[in-house]
Amino acid sequence: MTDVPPSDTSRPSEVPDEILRLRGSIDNVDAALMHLLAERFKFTRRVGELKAEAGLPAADLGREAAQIARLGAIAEGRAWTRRSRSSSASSSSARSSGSTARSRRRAPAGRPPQASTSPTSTPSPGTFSARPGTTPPAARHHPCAEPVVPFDVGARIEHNDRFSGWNYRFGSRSTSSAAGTTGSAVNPPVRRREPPGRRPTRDASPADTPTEPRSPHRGRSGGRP
Ligand SMILES: O=C(O)C(=O)C[C@]1(C(=O)O)C=C[C@@H](O)C=C1
Repeated sequence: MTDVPPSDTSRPSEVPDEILRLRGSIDNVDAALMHLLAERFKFTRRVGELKAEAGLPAADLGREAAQIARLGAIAEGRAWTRRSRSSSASSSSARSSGSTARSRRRAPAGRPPQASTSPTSTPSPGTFSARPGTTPPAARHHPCAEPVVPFDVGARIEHNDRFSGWNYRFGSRSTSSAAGTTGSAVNPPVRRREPPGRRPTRDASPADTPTEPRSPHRGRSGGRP
Protein backbone atom coordinates (compact mmCIF):
# COMPACT_ATOMS: atom_id res chain seq x y z
CA MET A 1 0.00 0.00 0.00
CA THR A 2 1.18 3.52 -0.79
CA ASP A 3 2.42 5.67 2.08
CA VAL A 4 0.09 8.60 2.61
CA PRO A 5 1.64 11.74 4.09
CA PRO A 6 -0.04 12.67 7.36
CA SER A 7 -2.55 15.47 7.50
CA ASP A 8 -0.73 18.83 7.63
CA THR A 9 -0.78 19.82 11.26
CA SER A 10 1.62 22.75 11.03
CA ARG A 11 0.35 25.65 13.06
CA PRO A 12 1.28 29.13 12.06
CA SER A 13 0.40 31.24 15.11
CA GLU A 14 -2.25 33.27 13.29
CA VAL A 15 -4.35 30.22 12.32
CA PRO A 16 -7.23 29.73 14.78
CA ASP A 17 -7.86 26.33 16.37
CA GLU A 18 -11.18 25.89 14.65
CA ILE A 19 -9.60 26.25 11.21
CA LEU A 20 -7.04 23.58 12.09
CA ARG A 21 -9.81 21.29 13.31
CA LEU A 22 -11.84 21.89 10.16
CA ARG A 23 -8.77 21.21 8.02
CA GLY A 24 -8.48 17.81 9.67
CA SER A 25 -12.06 17.10 8.67
CA ILE A 26 -11.42 18.38 5.16
CA ASP A 27 -8.44 16.03 4.84
CA ASN A 28 -10.60 13.12 5.96
CA VAL A 29 -13.33 13.97 3.46
CA ASP A 30 -10.77 14.40 0.68
CA ALA A 31 -9.31 10.97 1.46
CA ALA A 32 -12.79 9.41 1.39
CA LEU A 33 -13.53 11.09 -1.93
CA MET A 34 -10.34 9.74 -3.46
CA HIS A 35 -11.35 6.23 -2.43
CA LEU A 36 -14.87 6.68 -3.75
CA LEU A 37 -13.55 7.99 -7.05
CA ALA A 38 -11.24 4.99 -7.31
CA GLU A 39 -14.29 2.75 -6.82
CA ARG A 40 -16.17 4.70 -9.46
CA PHE A 41 -13.33 4.36 -11.95
CA LYS A 42 -13.40 0.59 -11.44
CA PHE A 43 -17.05 0.53 -12.50
CA THR A 44 -16.68 2.92 -15.41
CA ARG A 45 -13.66 1.05 -16.71
CA ARG A 46 -15.68 -2.19 -16.69
CA VAL A 47 -18.60 -0.45 -18.41
CA GLY A 48 -16.11 0.80 -21.02
CA GLU A 49 -14.86 -2.73 -21.61
CA LEU A 50 -18.40 -4.09 -21.94
CA LYS A 51 -19.31 -1.31 -24.37
CA ALA A 52 -16.23 -2.08 -26.48
CA GLU A 53 -17.18 -5.78 -26.55
CA ALA A 54 -20.74 -4.92 -27.55
CA GLY A 55 -19.58 -2.43 -30.21
CA LEU A 56 -21.32 0.45 -28.42
CA PRO A 57 -19.96 3.99 -28.52
CA ALA A 58 -17.78 4.82 -25.52
CA ALA A 59 -19.67 7.98 -24.62
CA ASP A 60 -23.40 8.09 -23.99
CA LEU A 61 -24.31 11.76 -24.01
CA GLY A 62 -27.91 11.08 -23.04
CA ARG A 63 -26.77 9.19 -19.96
CA GLU A 64 -24.34 12.01 -19.11
CA ALA A 65 -27.07 14.62 -19.40
CA ALA A 66 -29.31 12.55 -17.12
CA GLN A 67 -26.49 12.15 -14.60
CA ILE A 68 -25.77 15.87 -14.57
CA ALA A 69 -29.44 16.74 -14.16
CA ARG A 70 -29.70 14.26 -11.31
CA LEU A 71 -26.53 15.49 -9.60
CA GLY A 72 -27.66 19.09 -10.03
CA ALA A 73 -30.91 18.19 -8.28
CA ILE A 74 -29.00 16.47 -5.48
CA ALA A 75 -26.61 19.43 -5.11
CA GLU A 76 -29.54 21.78 -4.83
CA GLY A 77 -31.24 19.54 -2.30
CA ARG A 78 -34.38 19.18 -4.37
CA ALA A 79 -36.08 15.93 -5.27
CA TRP A 80 -36.42 14.85 -8.86
CA THR A 81 -40.00 15.94 -9.35
CA ARG A 82 -42.54 15.15 -12.03
CA ARG A 83 -42.42 18.82 -13.01
CA SER A 84 -38.66 18.92 -13.53
CA ARG A 85 -38.87 15.67 -15.47
CA SER A 86 -41.47 17.02 -17.85
CA SER A 87 -39.63 20.34 -18.34
CA SER A 88 -36.48 18.39 -19.12
CA ALA A 89 -38.44 16.24 -21.55
CA SER A 90 -39.75 19.27 -23.41
CA SER A 91 -36.25 20.73 -23.61
CA SER A 92 -34.97 17.69 -25.47
CA SER A 93 -37.85 16.86 -27.73
CA ALA A 94 -35.83 16.58 -30.95
CA ARG A 95 -34.25 13.18 -30.46
CA SER A 96 -33.21 11.22 -33.48
CA SER A 97 -30.28 9.01 -32.44
CA GLY A 98 -30.90 5.28 -32.33
CA SER A 99 -28.72 4.86 -29.27
CA THR A 100 -30.73 7.49 -27.42
CA ALA A 101 -33.94 5.74 -28.33
CA ARG A 102 -32.48 2.45 -27.13
CA SER A 103 -31.30 3.88 -23.81
CA ARG A 104 -34.68 5.53 -23.35
CA ARG A 105 -36.45 2.21 -23.82
CA ARG A 106 -34.20 0.59 -21.26
CA ALA A 107 -34.45 3.45 -18.76
CA PRO A 108 -35.89 2.34 -15.43
CA ALA A 109 -38.91 4.14 -14.04
CA GLY A 110 -38.04 7.41 -12.37
CA ARG A 111 -34.95 8.10 -14.44
CA PRO A 112 -34.94 11.55 -16.00
CA PRO A 113 -35.49 11.69 -19.76
CA GLN A 114 -32.46 11.66 -22.03
CA ALA A 115 -31.28 14.87 -23.61
CA SER A 116 -30.29 15.44 -27.20
CA THR A 117 -27.16 13.54 -28.18
CA SER A 118 -26.08 16.10 -30.75
CA PRO A 119 -22.99 17.93 -29.43
CA THR A 120 -23.83 20.91 -31.65
CA SER A 121 -27.39 21.34 -30.44
CA THR A 122 -28.31 24.47 -28.50
CA PRO A 123 -27.86 23.97 -24.75
CA SER A 124 -31.13 23.73 -22.91
CA PRO A 125 -31.89 23.48 -19.20
CA GLY A 126 -30.64 20.22 -17.79
CA THR A 127 -28.52 19.30 -20.78
CA PHE A 128 -24.79 19.75 -21.11
CA SER A 129 -22.73 21.44 -23.74
CA ALA A 130 -19.08 21.37 -24.65
CA ARG A 131 -17.26 24.50 -23.62
CA PRO A 132 -17.04 26.99 -26.46
CA GLY A 133 -13.89 26.38 -28.46
CA THR A 134 -13.37 22.82 -27.25
CA THR A 135 -14.01 19.47 -28.83
CA PRO A 136 -16.98 17.63 -27.34
CA PRO A 137 -15.83 14.76 -25.11
CA ALA A 138 -17.32 12.12 -27.37
CA ALA A 139 -14.99 13.09 -30.16
CA ARG A 140 -11.91 13.45 -28.02
CA HIS A 141 -11.58 10.59 -25.58
CA HIS A 142 -13.51 8.13 -23.56
CA PRO A 143 -14.52 9.92 -20.35
CA CYS A 144 -13.35 6.93 -18.35
CA ALA A 145 -9.82 7.30 -19.64
CA GLU A 146 -9.00 10.49 -17.78
CA PRO A 147 -10.35 11.97 -14.57
CA VAL A 148 -11.49 15.18 -16.21
CA VAL A 149 -14.93 16.68 -16.62
CA PRO A 150 -14.57 18.58 -19.88
CA PHE A 151 -18.13 19.78 -20.23
CA ASP A 152 -20.53 22.02 -18.45
CA VAL A 153 -24.20 22.78 -18.22
CA GLY A 154 -23.83 26.42 -17.38
CA ALA A 155 -22.19 28.36 -14.62
CA ARG A 156 -24.45 27.66 -11.67
CA ILE A 157 -21.80 25.65 -9.91
CA GLU A 158 -18.19 26.12 -10.80
CA HIS A 159 -15.31 24.98 -8.70
CA ASN A 160 -11.62 24.86 -9.37
CA ASP A 161 -10.29 22.42 -6.85
CA ARG A 162 -6.65 23.21 -6.17
CA PHE A 163 -6.28 19.95 -4.27
CA SER A 164 -7.08 17.74 -7.24
CA GLY A 165 -6.51 20.26 -10.03
CA TRP A 166 -9.97 19.46 -11.42
CA ASN A 167 -12.43 21.96 -12.79
CA TYR A 168 -16.01 21.22 -11.87
CA ARG A 169 -18.83 22.93 -13.70
CA PHE A 170 -22.38 21.83 -13.58
CA GLY A 171 -25.82 23.14 -12.98
CA SER A 172 -29.33 22.93 -14.29
CA ARG A 173 -29.43 26.21 -16.21
CA SER A 174 -27.66 26.88 -19.44
CA THR A 175 -25.85 30.16 -19.91
CA SER A 176 -26.16 32.17 -23.06
CA SER A 177 -22.61 33.44 -23.27
CA ALA A 178 -19.05 32.69 -22.17
CA ALA A 179 -20.15 29.56 -20.33
CA GLY A 180 -16.67 28.18 -20.78
CA THR A 181 -14.79 31.11 -19.34
CA THR A 182 -12.75 30.15 -16.32
CA GLY A 183 -11.70 32.44 -13.53
CA SER A 184 -12.96 34.09 -10.44
CA ALA A 185 -15.62 36.07 -12.31
CA VAL A 186 -17.87 33.05 -12.28
CA ASN A 187 -17.29 32.45 -8.57
CA PRO A 188 -19.24 35.28 -6.96
CA PRO A 189 -18.56 36.11 -3.32
CA VAL A 190 -20.66 34.13 -0.90
CA ARG A 191 -23.42 36.19 0.69
CA ARG A 192 -24.91 34.81 3.86
CA ARG A 193 -28.68 35.08 4.01
CA GLU A 194 -30.13 36.71 7.09
CA PRO A 195 -32.69 34.57 8.89
CA PRO A 196 -36.23 35.91 8.41
CA GLY A 197 -37.13 38.71 10.81
CA ARG A 198 -33.51 39.59 11.58
CA ARG A 199 -32.35 42.95 10.25
CA PRO A 200 -28.77 43.26 9.04
CA THR A 201 -26.61 45.28 11.39
CA ARG A 202 -24.46 48.12 10.12
CA ASP A 203 -21.25 47.11 11.82
CA ALA A 204 -21.18 43.50 10.65
CA SER A 205 -17.98 41.78 11.64
CA PRO A 206 -15.73 40.50 8.84
CA ALA A 207 -16.85 36.96 9.74
CA ASP A 208 -20.36 37.93 8.58
CA THR A 209 -19.19 38.95 5.14
CA PRO A 210 -17.22 36.04 3.79
CA THR A 211 -15.56 36.64 0.44
CA GLU A 212 -14.31 33.21 -0.48
CA PRO A 213 -15.58 31.71 -3.75
CA ARG A 214 -18.62 29.48 -3.74
CA SER A 215 -17.89 25.80 -3.87
CA PRO A 216 -20.13 22.76 -4.23
CA HIS A 217 -19.13 21.76 -0.71
CA ARG A 218 -21.47 24.44 0.59
CA GLY A 219 -25.20 24.64 0.39
CA ARG A 220 -27.02 27.18 -1.76
CA SER A 221 -27.02 29.66 1.07
CA GLY A 222 -23.23 29.52 1.17
CA GLY A 223 -23.18 28.50 4.83
CA ARG A 224 -20.01 27.22 6.35
CA PRO A 225 -19.50 23.45 6.77
O1 LIG B 1 -22.87 4.79 -18.01
C1 LIG B 1 -22.07 4.63 -18.94
O2 LIG B 1 -22.47 4.24 -20.07
C2 LIG B 1 -20.65 4.90 -18.75
O3 LIG B 1 -19.82 4.64 -19.60
C3 LIG B 1 -20.22 5.58 -17.50
C4 LIG B 1 -20.10 7.06 -17.72
C5 LIG B 1 -19.77 7.71 -16.35
O4 LIG B 1 -18.62 8.04 -16.10
O5 LIG B 1 -20.71 7.85 -15.55
C6 LIG B 1 -19.00 7.32 -18.69
C7 LIG B 1 -19.22 7.64 -19.99
C8 LIG B 1 -20.56 7.83 -20.51
O6 LIG B 1 -20.63 8.77 -21.52
C9 LIG B 1 -21.58 7.95 -19.49
C10 LIG B 1 -21.38 7.60 -18.21
